[in-house]
Amino acid sequence: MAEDAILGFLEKNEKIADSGKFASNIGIDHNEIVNVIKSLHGFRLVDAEDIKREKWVLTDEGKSYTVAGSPEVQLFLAVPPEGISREELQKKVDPSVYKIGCSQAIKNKWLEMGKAQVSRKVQQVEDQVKDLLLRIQDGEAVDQGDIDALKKRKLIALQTWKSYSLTKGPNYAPKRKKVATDLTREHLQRGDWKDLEFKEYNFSAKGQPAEGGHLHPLLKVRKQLQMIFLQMGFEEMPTNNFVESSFWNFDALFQPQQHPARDSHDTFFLQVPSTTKKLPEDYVERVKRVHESGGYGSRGYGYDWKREEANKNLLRTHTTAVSSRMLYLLAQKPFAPKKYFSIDRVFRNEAVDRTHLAEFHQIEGLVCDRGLTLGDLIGVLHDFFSRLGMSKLRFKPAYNPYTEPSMEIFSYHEGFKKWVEIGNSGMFRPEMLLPMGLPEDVRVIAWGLSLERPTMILYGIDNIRDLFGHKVDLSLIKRNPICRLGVD
Ligand SMILES: N[C@@H](Cc1ccccc1)C(=O)O
Repeated sequence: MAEDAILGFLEKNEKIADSGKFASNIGIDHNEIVNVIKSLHGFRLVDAEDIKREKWVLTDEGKSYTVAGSPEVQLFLAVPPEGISREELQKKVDPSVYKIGCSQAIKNKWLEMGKAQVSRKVQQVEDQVKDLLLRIQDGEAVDQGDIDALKKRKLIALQTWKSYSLTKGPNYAPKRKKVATDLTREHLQRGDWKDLEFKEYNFSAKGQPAEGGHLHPLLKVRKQLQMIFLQMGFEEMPTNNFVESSFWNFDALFQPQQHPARDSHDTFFLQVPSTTKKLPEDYVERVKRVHESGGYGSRGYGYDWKREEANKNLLRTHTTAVSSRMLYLLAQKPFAPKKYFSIDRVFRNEAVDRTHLAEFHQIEGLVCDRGLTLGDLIGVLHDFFSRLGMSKLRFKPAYNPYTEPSMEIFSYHEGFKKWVEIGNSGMFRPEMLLPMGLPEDVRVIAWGLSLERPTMILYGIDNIRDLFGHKVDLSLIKRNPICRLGVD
């Protein structure tokens, strides 16, 4: 529409002198005309020259005086011929009219402002300011002196904008030929490709910026935790098997076979392959014994331990399964103290809600040395969590089949103004460590927490499904381009 108007006008006329005037003549917004001009100019259908235009326009204050009159005239008219007290006058007009009106009316010698009384010095006045403003509004020329005075009173302001003068360009045509950008199957089928004009390639156009990789918040926090563990002298345990036997996940941890966590409602068992092929037989025998009748100072659970139950494959329910394997391996060599950690995925057959998923990540740390105490555990936890920015900790006695004593870990959340549970911890039981073959005075302190919990706190996310799974908004991830790893 705007394009037809411009090309059509140039067909009959040599020139469009000013695109601004042209736009208002044909009733189209000038910005729209400018866009069309840029496109026509790009294809050399028109030649365009910049014109800088300036115009005095009324400020809001100026506009208000075109209706109500200038404050000096308003004030003058509020003074009756017999005069009025200052107090009365002040009541009759707006404070701003009074203030500005007084100073202008005195300057104009219209009013006599006595100590108490205000009186007229002239019979009548003309509202020149209002007349000037109206003339400027209509685009009429006014004296430079008047312009300066109104500008000083901030009643008018200079508006500048760009417009164009247009003439025919080298490729001018009264109508733009539509150029095709792509050769399509339809063009070939219809055969109209023969008459089509194709848009030229623009080899200097910038391409779409390439999307690089991005880090998921969980990966970032995981990296941060890895660094913390490494700085504290911990070694990372290999965690690559999601499938684990019940033996390493439960039995080795002195978790009885009737324990509710071993129910299929809580654990995903594998159908194929449903059982593990190999377990260390001597050790299995010692685990069986400690479950059934105890030993090492324990009475055991006193039930019939079944090998078939231990053989069942499952998706590991906690990374403590990784720890049990590592401690067993450690016990097969002459003893050396160790600090281990792992951060990886675990699975639980749970109803999914805003704080639970069927799969999540666990962070696990353990220290294994002779003569460790609960005090060592509390000390290590303070060190570890303060590096994560959580320095106010509280512990609550808890129960795990594999630790005694056990403690839940709470941290004071400054934002939520309350204590939130952040992890679980304890000292592994002798019933777990001694059948492995670890020396009797070796103690293992350990703790575990989810990776999702601190990540949600750090990123202010309150629904776990916004962090993990198919409903995650990709913009959350695109905030972390991979090249900035280590920077933030
Ligand atoms: N395995 C525990 C965490 C834990 C690890 C180590 C010691 C004590 C507790 C859990 O899944 O919650």
